[in-house]
This record gives sequence, C-alpha cells and structure tokens, in this order.
Amino acid sequence: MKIKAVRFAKLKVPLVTPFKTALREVSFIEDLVVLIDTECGQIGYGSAASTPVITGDTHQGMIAIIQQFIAPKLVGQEIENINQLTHIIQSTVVGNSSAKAALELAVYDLWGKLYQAPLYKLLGGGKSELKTDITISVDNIDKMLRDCQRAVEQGFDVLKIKIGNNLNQDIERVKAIHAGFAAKTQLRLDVNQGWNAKQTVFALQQLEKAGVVLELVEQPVKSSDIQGLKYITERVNTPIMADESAFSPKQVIQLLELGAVDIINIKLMKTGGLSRAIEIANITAQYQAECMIGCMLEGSIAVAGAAHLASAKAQQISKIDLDGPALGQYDPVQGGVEFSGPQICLSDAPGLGIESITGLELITNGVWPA
Ligand SMILES: C[C@H](N)C(=O)N[C@@H](CCC(=O)O)C(=O)O
Ligand SMILES: [Mg+2]
Repeated sequence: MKIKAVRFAKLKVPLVTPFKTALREVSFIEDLVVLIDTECGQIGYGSAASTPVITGDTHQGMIAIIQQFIAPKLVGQEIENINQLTHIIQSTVVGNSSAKAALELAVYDLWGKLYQAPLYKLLGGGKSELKTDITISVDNIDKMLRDCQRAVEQGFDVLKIKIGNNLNQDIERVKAIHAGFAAKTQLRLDVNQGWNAKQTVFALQQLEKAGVVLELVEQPVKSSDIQGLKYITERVNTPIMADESAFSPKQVIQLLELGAVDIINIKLMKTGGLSRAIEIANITAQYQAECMIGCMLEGSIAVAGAAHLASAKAQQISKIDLDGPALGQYDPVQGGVEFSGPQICLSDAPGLGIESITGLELITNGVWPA
C-alpha cells in the first residue's frame, strides 16, 4: 500500500459551553484534518488541534510544514514500513508536534487498514471499553458548580477542574467544588501554568489543611520552571503532574530523574503522535511513575488514536483525560470509536475505523503533490 498524496480539510464543532483555562478561552473545536491517499484508493485519517499557547502550532503553519517538508518525503513510501514512516515524520523538521501528530495518526490508520486490524490490537491489544474524566472550565463558582452537577448527571465520576487565574479565588473554587462533589467524584486540578511555585505550595497546603483530597494537580507553574515543579513536589502530599513541561521523551527523562513530578500527561499533540507517546509510556514504566493520556481541545479523530493507544498501553497509562469529543455539541465522525458521556468504546474496524465525516471542509489548494 503506497502513499500517493496528502490532502487537508477543516472540521469545526461548537462546544456545549465555552472552554476556559488560565491560558485561553474558545467556543469551538477546530481541527485540521489530514487525509493520506494511497495508490490503492484507501484513505488514512489524522487530525490536529491548533493550540498556539501550548504547542505554538497553527493550522496554516501545519499545512505549510507538511506541504513543504514532510509530504514530499512520505509520498511513494510503503505503509508496511511504519517505523520508517514515523522516522521521516519525526526527523524531517524540528518542533511542529501537532502537524507530526496528524500525519502519524493517518499513517497508523492506514497501517491498521493494511493488516485489517483495529489499531489497539496492532499496538499490543487491550480492552475495548475505556472511561474518561471531563473538564470543568474556570469561571465563577456558581457556573462551575452547575457544570459539575451536569457532568455528574451525565455519569462522569472524575472531574478535571480548571483554575489558575486568581490564587485566592482558585482556593475558594476548589473548596466549594470539593464540598459539593467529593463524595460522588474524584477531583483533579489543572492550573495551566497559572501559579508560581510558592503560591502552589501555599494553595495546596491550605487545601490539604482544609481536608480537601485531590487526585493530582496538573502543571501548576510555567512550562520552563522545572525547579519550581521539584520545589512543589518536595513540599506537598498531593501528586503533581507535568503537562506543558513534558513534550518529548528527553524532557520526561529529565523530569523523572530530578524527581520534579509524580505523573506525566502524555498528549499526541505534544509528542508528535503515537510513536513518541509509546516511548514516553515506556519511560514512565522504567521510573515507576504513573502517566495519563490527555488531549488538547480536539475532536474525535485524534482522540480516537489516543484511545487506541490508551487501551494498548493500559499497563502504563492509568489515567484518562480524553474528553474533547464529550465537550462538543455532537460528534461529526461516523464509525470507529464511540464517545458517549464518560464511556469510550473502541470498535474492531481496521485502523481508527472511521467511515465518514460530516461537515468536512476540504481546503482547495491543500493537496500535495498539487
Ligand atoms: C481538553 C482537555 N481535557 C484539556 O484540558 N487539555 C489541555 C488544555 C488544552 C487546550 O487548551 O486546548 C490541558 O491543559 O490539559
Ligand atoms: Mg493540562
């Protein structure tokens, strides 16, 4: 099965409620979809979210880097040589992790189609049912409590609470949500780099004294502040997780060698796709550290790839934050992974299993070779 061309499209889905973090606020999931055509007429699907405040990637930038540098090296390659394909994708340019993720997803989808097997089985096999948490956007306390209530009614029993835009208000938000929902749910916090190290220790010690039990706190400080993460981890009981500080296998080794964090959040948009995500999961096992599989605000094509990986690497990946599709008003993708509230159900269709996509807007000059 030989690669013939790479095409691009856009896919936009409105959110149930605006997605607000310490870094940004958006009302739509907007994915760049990458379609890889083969000479035998198969199509591989991949997609990527543009999250410039975290990855630096934009849709225009992803299209340019793929068209000018990576697609010319992929066209003509055989899908059966999956390691050679991921090597080309990873090594042709530096950075550009979201563009690499979209391409890797599409070639892994085709690899599954070549061998007529679902991706999670080709990656080692696992369960077809997974469960995700859901994210509660940062807002005034009443709105956050209403969002938590709706999530519980939908069946979610793990809530990921976004905070980080005002230290004292954040402490009050967490206390209020803990009082209302700790009996029914497990609570994770995501500060999205909003605090500094001393503020984090202060906040977590206050919360610990008040009897607030948290499963983990994600990325409290700036992505570059590795010493800050270590300072916090040494002073609080609550487990600390790296997100924006952990893109590459090398960064993960540095974090774990230093004892800077307890847990790593793996996201395909940071690792550049599945191949490096697998490497990171294996590294965390070497350090007996836990890891989570997460997502950006992205739709069900890319999240399906992450779900296949989570199933196949369940021995390493113990926590799941794959709620992108649950945050959208509908899922435009038919076939493959089904997202229903907290439940994620993998199908045994080949690759990612995608049959069709509603509302896909093909980019007219977005094809290589032209
Ligand atoms: C959507 C997911 N649960 C999440 O919170 N992801 C990111 C933020 C992504 C974004 O801004 O698109 C995270 O920080 O974990
Ligand atoms: Mg995060």
